[in-house]
Amino acid sequence: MNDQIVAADPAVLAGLDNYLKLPAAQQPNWPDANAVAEVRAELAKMPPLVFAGEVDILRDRLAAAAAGKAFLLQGGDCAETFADATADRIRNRVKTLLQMAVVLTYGASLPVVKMGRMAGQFAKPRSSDTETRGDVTLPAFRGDIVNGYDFTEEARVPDPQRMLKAYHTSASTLNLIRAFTQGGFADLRSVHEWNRGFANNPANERYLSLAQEIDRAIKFMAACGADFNELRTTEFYTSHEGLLMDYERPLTRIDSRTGNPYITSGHFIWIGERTRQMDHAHVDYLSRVRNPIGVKLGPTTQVEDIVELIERLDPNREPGRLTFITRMGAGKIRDELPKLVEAVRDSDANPLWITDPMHGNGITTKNGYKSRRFDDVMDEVRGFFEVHKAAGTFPGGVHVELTGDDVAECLGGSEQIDEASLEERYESLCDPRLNHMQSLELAFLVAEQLAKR
Ligand SMILES: O=C[C@H](O)[C@H](O)COP(=O)(O)O
Ligand SMILES: C=C(OP(=O)(O)O)C(=O)O
Repeated sequence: MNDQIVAADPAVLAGLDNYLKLPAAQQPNWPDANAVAEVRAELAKMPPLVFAGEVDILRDRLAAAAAGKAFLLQGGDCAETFADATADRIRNRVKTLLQMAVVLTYGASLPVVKMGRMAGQFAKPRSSDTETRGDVTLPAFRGDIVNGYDFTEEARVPDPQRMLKAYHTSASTLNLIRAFTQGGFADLRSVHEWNRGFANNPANERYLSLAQEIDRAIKFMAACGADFNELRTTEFYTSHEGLLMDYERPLTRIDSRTGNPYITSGHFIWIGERTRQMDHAHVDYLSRVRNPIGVKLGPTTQVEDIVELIERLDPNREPGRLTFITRMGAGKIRDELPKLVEAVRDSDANPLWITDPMHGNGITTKNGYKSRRFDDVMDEVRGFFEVHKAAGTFPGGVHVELTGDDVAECLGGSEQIDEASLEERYESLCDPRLNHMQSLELAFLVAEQLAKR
């Protein structure tokens, strides 16, 4: 075994700071540059949150998904908050993702790569730099990592100390995730336990009957002498939008095994729809790190855009390196996605395609809430499967904003959430999430679509 420490090539290190010469969209206007520099220096000394070896394993898993041999389930809050990083809420989200993964694995007979929009999803891009309520206009809320949600002048001032709080909150969230997924809680023989504590509803009942089938199968196999110790733990990866350069740069580390740079704030980092300009900071920066990278693609994306993104982000056509996360909207996916999928299919690139059925389906309700219709979400998922079926390509995953809690933020679902319910159970500080039951319903739909293939 070679245990020599490999230093970074000076050109690689210099390249990491190339982004400083480029425009970077969606960054806060910090009031005090010195205070930012101090926080960056402190972050640069903190231990990595994730490790290069884990990131490499994830790349292999995503390569399997791109090749049609696995399916990616990526989900979590729109905007994580410091206040909600409690054991109960984190456990509910992990349980929801584990339940969804079981539904998918069992329904589709495919391994599921589990990934949270968790332990780092604190920064938000916004449509407008400001928010106006009545005759007061203040800077927009850009996520707990930047400023406070309260609509006061004081709260909305960007505060770099929040980046340290985001780091520590991510560390404690990750600690819990590791405990839940490595400590026996995620054991497939506990498939029933993950349901405990959630309200009884039709999706849960469907889940319970599936859990009974799994139980019977496990007991049968155990009686035949199978060893289920492998099922005690499960891999679980973290991801977030790589938006805030003052956070991501100091948490980028050189892997001592290879000398390569890795962002260590999360395993998988994506570039948002608002920051994927080819000549801007985000594409440049993420082209230089070894993590698997996602890019959100909205309905205006052209073939030339993805050809260039592939060249910039995956010049070596490395399996698992690049994931396209399409978020076209239910009304557009069947028209806008085929040309992109077909162009890539006919090239030498092999990215993973996944659907985000949330971000193209935003509406504002009559009573003033940002929401999404569950029917639109389901329809975009169906459209995604249809397009890939027609093109002969693999629909490799879903990316959803969800919570394990019993909120009312998206309209519809079998609980028939209406506009009035939003007034009682709307908790998101940014975009609406699927609640626990809607998440399970979505998982059943995806499993059916996968099984049909
Ligand atoms: O989560 C995504 C974006 O941050 C969000 O949709 C932007 O919302 P806004 O249009 O309210 O700024
Ligand atoms: C901002 C997001 O999405 P998009 O870039 O697709 O708008 C998000 O996923 O939080």
